[in-house]
Amino acid sequence: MIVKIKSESGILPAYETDGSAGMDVRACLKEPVCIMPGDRYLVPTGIAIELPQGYEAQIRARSGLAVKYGIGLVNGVGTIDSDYRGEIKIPMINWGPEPFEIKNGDRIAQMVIAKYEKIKWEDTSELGETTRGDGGFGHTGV
Ligand SMILES: O=c1ccn([C@H]2C[C@H](O)[C@@H](COP(=O)(O)OP(=O)(O)OP(=O)(O)O)O2)c(=O)[nH]1
Ligand SMILES: [Mg+2]
Repeated sequence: MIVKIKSESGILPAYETDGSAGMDVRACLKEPVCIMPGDRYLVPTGIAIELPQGYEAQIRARSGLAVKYGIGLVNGVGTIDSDYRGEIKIPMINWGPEPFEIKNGDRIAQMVIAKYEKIKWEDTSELGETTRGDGGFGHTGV
C-alpha cells in the first residue's frame, strides 16, 4: 500500500529490518532538547501523513530507549487517526534517573500501521454466555 507523507526533513520513517512491524520515527528539531527526570516533552517529527479510511498509525515506544534510559510515551500508545493531517508529535516522558537529550534525527519512537474495524452497537440487556463470564483481572491466577 502506498501512503502519502509530507516530511520537513525529507527523511521518511523506515523499517530498520525486513521483518520490523514498526517504522522508526525521527525527531525533527532545530535545537536539541533535554528531558529532565520526571519531565515530558512533545517532540515534533516534521511528518504528516494521509492514511486511507480503515487504517490507523500506532505510535509506540522503542524498547531500547525504555530499557537503557527509562524513556516512554506519556500516552502509552499514540493513535494517529486516518483523517489527521497535522504534524505527528510524540509525547515523551523520562522515567529514568538521568536527563535525556534528543537531537535532530534521533529515532525516538516507532509507528505501526494497523487496520481497524468500525462497529455499530446493538444495545441490549443480555450478553452471550462464556466459560470466563465476568472473571478477569487475574481470576485464572498469576
Ligand atoms: O501520540 C500522538 C497521539 C495523537 N496525535 C495526533 C494524531 C491524532 O489523530 C490526533 C488526536 O489524537 P487523540 O484522539 O489520541 O487525542 P484526543 O485528546 O482525543 O484529541 P482529539 O480531540 O483531537 O481527537 O493527535 C499525535 O500526533 N501523536
Ligand atoms: Mg480523539
